[in-house]
Amino acid sequence: MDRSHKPSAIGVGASLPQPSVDIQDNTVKATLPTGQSVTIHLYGATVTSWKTANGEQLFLSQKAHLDGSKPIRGGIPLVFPVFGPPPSNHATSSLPQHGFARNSTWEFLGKSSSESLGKDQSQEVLSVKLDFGLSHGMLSEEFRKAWPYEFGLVYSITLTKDALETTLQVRNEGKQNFEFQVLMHTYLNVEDISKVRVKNLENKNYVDKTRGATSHTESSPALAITQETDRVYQALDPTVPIVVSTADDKALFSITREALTDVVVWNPWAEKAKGMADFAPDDAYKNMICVEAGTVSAWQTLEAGDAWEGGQSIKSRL
Ligand SMILES: O=P(O)(O)OC[C@H]1O[C@H](O)[C@H](O)[C@@H](O)[C@@H]1O
Repeated sequence: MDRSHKPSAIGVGASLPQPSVDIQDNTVKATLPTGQSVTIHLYGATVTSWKTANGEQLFLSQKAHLDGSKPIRGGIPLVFPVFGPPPSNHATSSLPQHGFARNSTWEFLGKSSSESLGKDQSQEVLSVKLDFGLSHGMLSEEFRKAWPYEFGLVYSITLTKDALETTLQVRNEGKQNFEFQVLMHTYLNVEDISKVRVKNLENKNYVDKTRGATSHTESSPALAITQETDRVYQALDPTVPIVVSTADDKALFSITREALTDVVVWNPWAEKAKGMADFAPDDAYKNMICVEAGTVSAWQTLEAGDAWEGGQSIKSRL
């Protein structure tokens, strides 16, 4: 009997190309059927690579330590529960610079993906979400002693065709209130820092860490980076994107946030870059700019039993 016209018995979505998730010893990599990928190291739940059709979007130092001996220099280290050197009169005072999230080993909690019906009624996998967890009991003894609060973090990294989203949920699972700061310390890959501009910061107040933490107001509609830059812009509307563009106004990245009202703009420039043992090559400061979404200019207080959530969405080469 001729069976050549027999309709194939395909269940709903059975032929749908799925995102692949590759779990190695210490990394999780997700790839969409359309080719975009994201790689996360369990150490720090640090995103170390984000590739789109245009190639690598994140900067990673050639001398970044990927073995868990030091926070990873590049990608998206996650800063929690304190930004910068901890103040001496605060519950975080015994923690290292930028806290413990970037130098603790997280757990991969699993993946989920979403589909949609395209215009031609064919289904398409639009996104893959990877969840990572860190809790008090997973910390080193040193960190547990230094910050004795019962907390739970769930960090979700969602990859779509043209965006990368990172969202952090903080839960207070103990009986005491605690205070925290969060920052997503994103190292963006750029071809030439001299041609980069950062927009939508005009008229915003910032603290300049290169000028003795003095307060200033941004006067430029398109900030050029021409020297060491370390500024904490404050009280921003998270729905207004921070746009990183070229000098001739071609958008490279656009970053919107949720519940993260501060943005740090950082470039170490030549001398500081040279002084960082894990930063290489020396002139790679020309190929990166950190645009870091966070809540760092004040403390968030989380009451016992409560949860807080914040995040960023980065669109690339629009
Ligand atoms: O060297 P790290 O501890 O990774 O910190 C790197 C940088 O992080 C942030 O951007 C701070 O604003 C800078 O002052 C700091 O130098």
